[in-house]
Amino acid sequence: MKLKVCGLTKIDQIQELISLKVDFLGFIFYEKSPRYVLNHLTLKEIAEISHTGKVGVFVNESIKGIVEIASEAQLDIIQLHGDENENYIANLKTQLPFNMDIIKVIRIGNQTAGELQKTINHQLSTINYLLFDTDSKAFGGTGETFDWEILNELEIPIPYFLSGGISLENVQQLSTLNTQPISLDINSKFETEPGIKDLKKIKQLYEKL
Ligand SMILES: O=C(O)c1ccccc1NCC(=O)[C@H](O)[C@H](O)COP(=O)(O)O
Repeated sequence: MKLKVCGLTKIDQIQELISLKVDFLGFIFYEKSPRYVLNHLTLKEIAEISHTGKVGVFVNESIKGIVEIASEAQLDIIQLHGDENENYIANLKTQLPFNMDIIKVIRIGNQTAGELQKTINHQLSTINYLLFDTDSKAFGGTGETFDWEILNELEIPIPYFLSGGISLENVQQLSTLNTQPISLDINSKFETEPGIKDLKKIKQLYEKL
């Protein structure tokens, strides 16, 4: 199982996570987030991080904005965490380097399994990965989980990230999922404060995976 650590803001922590062989490093480019990376690091500093899994997280951002940031920060993957539809994503892809992967987030609230399946099916042709997170007004990073059982009612034909309040306590319940995620996406349950990761806890998670 791979691991994505999201909401990074500190270079020394990023370097330590790289030595732990974390697969994906998540940087939040959403100004309203308490983990907004550009309050802490410059695009150049992000570009200089040597890792092949640098993920930029965007929420309803303009295509021009994403393309500029992706290029200047030398991102590898774009995570769309807002309400971006398939037309938007198709258009975005025409303006990104061909090898740049896209993660589309499905925020799970009170939709039925049928509604979620429809949303997934519409997105499939334009994306590389799905990420399931808990819906909220803040879009993400709340530490709230959704009921994972709904994933067992879905057909998930591409690799997916599991997100939303993942912690040392609930990670055991992964075994209840019929289709296993390609990666976990962890964030606020592994922090001492927003943007500051608790590396001791992340090491403990590695021992459990
Ligand atoms: O983390 C944020 O502040 C955030 C804000 C707005 C959109 C996305 C955000 N985070 C993106 C992620 O991929 C998080 O890891 C995901 O939402 C899960 O966070 P958590 O529930 O705290 O584990």
